[in-house]
Amino acid sequence: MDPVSTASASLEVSGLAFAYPDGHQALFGVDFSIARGERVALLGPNGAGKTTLVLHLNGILSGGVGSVRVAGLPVDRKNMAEIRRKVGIVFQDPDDQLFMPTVREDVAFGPAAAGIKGTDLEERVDRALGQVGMQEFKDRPPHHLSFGQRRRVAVATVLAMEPEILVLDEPSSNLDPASRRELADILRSLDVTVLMVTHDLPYALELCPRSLILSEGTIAADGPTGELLSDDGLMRAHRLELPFGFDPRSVTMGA
Ligand SMILES: Nc1ncnc2c1ncn2[C@@H]1O[C@H](COP(=O)(O)OP(=O)(O)OP(=O)(O)O)[C@@H](O)[C@H]1O
Repeated sequence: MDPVSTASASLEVSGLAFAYPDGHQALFGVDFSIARGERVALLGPNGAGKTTLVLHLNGILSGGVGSVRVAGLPVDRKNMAEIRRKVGIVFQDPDDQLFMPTVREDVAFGPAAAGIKGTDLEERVDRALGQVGMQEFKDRPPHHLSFGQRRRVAVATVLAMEPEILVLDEPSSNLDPASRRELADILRSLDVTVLMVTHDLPYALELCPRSLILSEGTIAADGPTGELLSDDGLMRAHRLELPFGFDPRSVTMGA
């Protein structure tokens, strides 16, 4: 795929290589760009380096070789506050993200810490909860909500920061079919760049026109999701398996 020009790129990763302190090399020169507004799936077998890559996007991990830029801004120590606002990561377990007595306070926490106050803050909270269809739960304690509702609130906590890019780690995990579909509808409706890490290949196909396959710390493929998932040799080579009987050619992707 053609590199995306800096002006329109939400994310540019170039030559990113990283070894953990114990010497284990997890990334070997990763290169890709994501244009503003794209939805991209990051696929790959266990241990491929997906989490290691994601933790570089907002500087939780650093110290390797190469560079990461978010909306043109280098991810480095001096830009860290701005980068943390621009890169919204939704972790797999919503309970890692929800810790306040009410939904409202959880969603307000990030923007309030960034200095937003009063009616501006209330508007942010209402907008973010509206985006995930959770406004009516504003005064509820998050721990009384269903898992699917907690995941939607976790997405709202990140949307309230108005991020440049929304990064989701296994967004469909532990969701029943109705919650899974509702979350897909929500993610499709957002006007934000999305990078979704997932082992759920049908979900990637449903939501992301483009996928990256990360395997053994390198980008093994980058292209239209349907084409990658239909390439049996590629799938086998990188230990990716579709559910039994699932035909990627039969899915019409939502734009
Ligand atoms: N703190 C660490 N120290 C040393 N090696 C690590 C550390 N964390 C991860 N690794 C190793 O780095 C490699 C990449 O791991 P990573 O968690 O990024 O893979 P992943 O693609 O996210 O896997 P999964 O799909 O299982 O979540 C693996 O070999 C893993 O064992």
